[in-house]
Amino acid sequence: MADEFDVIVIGAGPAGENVVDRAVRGGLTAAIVEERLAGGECSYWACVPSKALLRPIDLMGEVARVPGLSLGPVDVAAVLARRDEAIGHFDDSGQVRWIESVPAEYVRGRGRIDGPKRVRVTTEDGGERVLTARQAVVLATGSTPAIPPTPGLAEAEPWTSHDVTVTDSIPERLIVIGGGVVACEMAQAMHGLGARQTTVLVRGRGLLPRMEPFAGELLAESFAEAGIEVRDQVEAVRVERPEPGGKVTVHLPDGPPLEADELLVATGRRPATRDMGLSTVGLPDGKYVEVDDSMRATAISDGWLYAVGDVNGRALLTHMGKYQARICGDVIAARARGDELPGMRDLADGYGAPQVVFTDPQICAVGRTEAVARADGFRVRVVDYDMGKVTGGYLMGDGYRGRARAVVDEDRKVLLGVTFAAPGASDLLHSATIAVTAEVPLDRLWHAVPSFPTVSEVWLRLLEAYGL
Ligand SMILES: Cc1cc2nc3c(=O)[nH]c(=O)nc-3n(C[C@H](O)[C@H](O)[C@H](O)COP(=O)(O)OP(=O)(O)OC[C@H]3O[C@@H](n4cnc5c(N)ncnc54)[C@H](O)[C@@H]3O)c2cc1C
Ligand SMILES: NC(=O)c1ccc[n+]([C@@H]2O[C@H](COP(=O)([O-])OP(=O)(O)OC[C@H]3O[C@@H](n4cnc5c(N)ncnc54)[C@H](O)[C@@H]3O)[C@@H](O)[C@H]2O)c1
Repeated sequence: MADEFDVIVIGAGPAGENVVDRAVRGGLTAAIVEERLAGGECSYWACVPSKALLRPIDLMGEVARVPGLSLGPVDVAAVLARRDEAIGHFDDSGQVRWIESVPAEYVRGRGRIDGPKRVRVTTEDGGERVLTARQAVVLATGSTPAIPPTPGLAEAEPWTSHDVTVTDSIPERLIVIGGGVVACEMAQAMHGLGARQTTVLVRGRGLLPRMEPFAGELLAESFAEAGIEVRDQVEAVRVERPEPGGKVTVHLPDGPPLEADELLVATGRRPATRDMGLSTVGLPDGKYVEVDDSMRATAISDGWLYAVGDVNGRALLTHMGKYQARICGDVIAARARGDELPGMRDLADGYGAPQVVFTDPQICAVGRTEAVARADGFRVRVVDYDMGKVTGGYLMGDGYRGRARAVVDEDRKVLLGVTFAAPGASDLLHSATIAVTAEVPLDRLWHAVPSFPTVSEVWLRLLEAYGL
């Protein structure tokens, strides 16, 4: 059976769903192909379950800082049950209903590109369906965890983000390989929920290497206080696990091997572009799909292929994938009408995407770090402020500490980047995102008066420290 739609999207994660929404709003017809669950990795194995596991950790930190409050033991079963509820017990019928209400056709099965503007779908029952696009095909297939080629590692069948986020039990002893976002969030979640011994093996120098260095340092202090061990500049050389699911041994370059009940590998992602039929249109397998600022694949000459979300490698974040998707859906609809607007371009990725790492302290950053700004050739001045000295911070509880950094472009007197590393700082981030993205001049920002006594007075302190 052949079916024709204006737009065919492969992958119903947050990015794919938003393309469909915008394209249909723009007057087009659309189909979306999904091999697992509508809602994608984010809803079931990534953002949502991880944040459900981290919320109690966040609260435990808050309560511990306020004299007069105390916490009883955590009811881990209740936390896991709420996590299960948050991921809808792997039932995507609500999301499917939403897609159908757009309205768009939901096609359950594995999609592959089969030449220009054609998608071949292997359906759940083993059947085949060929879909043809009048306007565009959009790849929104996301990414999958990368497993390094360490001898014995793959054979040990370690946990990845896909396992740890939906686990039904907390390992007594956990080793985490990686020092990035998943490693930090999940080490803290598992430890806070009862792992007795948690060891994080970091290949480079410090946690969260893409953030300002003080962010990783503050987080490492918090880990040390909680009893999470971070081992810097060490790489696993060999892994052994004689029994599937049994004890696992990680050999290091020096010293005795480490033993644990579970091993989590959190060493980054690979684009989900393998076995996708990309070679039928001249694109390499297994690589990120390079796109221009309208999300159109640069290597496809007549411009019918787009890629949004993790699969284009621009910013592996749900909110950025959704933003790209809104641009992509609007652009496809506008091009179909012949009235493309210049505003339909991805500017935000160029500024540096906002991101919150939901640890305690929360690490919240937007724009360029000092190092990136300098490497990009800006004339930079950096201003730091101790967030524990802000009255609003002090009132959050004893031992509240954190640090804020503003990276200023000295030629234009605008912010290139801002980082807050402090408990509960996530909701401060959007003010920074607005300041960075709108390139608000500092002497204008001075008139945005933060309320007393909130932590947001850190803005005032940063501007004063700058000299205003
Ligand atoms: C543990 C963890 C926590 C995270 N937490 C956050 C967070 O707090 N905030 C944040 O912004 N980001 C977070 N992220 C990142 C976020 O999950 C991703 O950026 C986001 O899911 C990307 O969305 P997407 O739509 O591009 O891809 P996905 O969400 O990966 O969706 C892609 C979909 O495509 C489907 N698919 C793939 N190939 C095919 C095919 N051939 N045919 C049909 N369907 C196919 C997949 O089944 C999947 O449903 C986290 C990631 C991890 C791993
Ligand atoms: N709160 C959030 O926004 C959030 C949460 C989780 C994940 N994510 C997104 O998901 C993506 C994936 O997260 P991630 O933590 O897997 O990737 P990451 O890129 O953040 O970190 C991977 C880390 O693994 C290290 N590494 C790579 N190869 C290694 C090896 N062979 N041995 C030891 N260490 C190695 C890298 O140096 C890096 O520090 C990120 O891009 C992130 O933006 C976002």
